[in-house]
Amino acid sequence: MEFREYPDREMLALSLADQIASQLAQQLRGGDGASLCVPGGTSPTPVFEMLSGTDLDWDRVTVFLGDERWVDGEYKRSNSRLLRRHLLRDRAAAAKYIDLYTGDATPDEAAGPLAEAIRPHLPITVVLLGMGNDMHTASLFPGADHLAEGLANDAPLVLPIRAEGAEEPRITLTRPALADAMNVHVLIMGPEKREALERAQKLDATEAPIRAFLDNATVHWAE
Ligand SMILES: O=C1O[C@H](COP(=O)(O)O)[C@@H](O)[C@H](O)[C@H]1O
Repeated sequence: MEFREYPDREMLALSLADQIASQLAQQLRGGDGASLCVPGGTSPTPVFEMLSGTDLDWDRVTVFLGDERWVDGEYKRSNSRLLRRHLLRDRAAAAKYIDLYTGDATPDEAAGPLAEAIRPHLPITVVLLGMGNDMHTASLFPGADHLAEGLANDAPLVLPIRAEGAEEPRITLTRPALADAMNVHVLIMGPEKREALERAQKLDATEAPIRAFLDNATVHWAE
């Protein structure tokens, strides 16, 4: 794991957006398309806003979330709503977007078709992960019903998942697809999350799911 500390949140957002854009551009120079997998929640908004204005062949980039809450795309807790408002606009409006919320009654019905939609975009060029204070990442929560399956080497690409701390049913990409990305970044801010990350490093992934992603990751932190 590489840990990068920034003087403030704005510097973090500027620098991380620049690193992500460079990694996508490098992949695009190779001739193929690129894929970008991002978190929801509250932390990534400034990075999304910086990225959305970046000069990139966005029409050759496929964007999808690492996880989604099973709620309508207009609902305030929808991760997709956050993405449409802060990332998929300006220049990045040209990106192809795979929406994890299909409108099916439950995420269970959607997991198979979503896996088929995402599979052609593996390995993911850039994965950006967030982390909750409870050390969950994507929707891999401690104590979640399908956590062991989601962390396994032979995990299905996409899993429906439910957990006490999650409020609503979720859908999530699983460890192999996320951790085996070409570039893995973890974005955390504030002292509580830094402490949670330090705690996670001493635990195993069933107690601290973020642990499963750290070996290959660059962690970006600002107060
Ligand atoms: O529920 C979620 O939480 C995590 C962390 O969110 P934050 O608000 O603490 O930044 C997020 O990474 C994940 O995508 C989201 O669904």
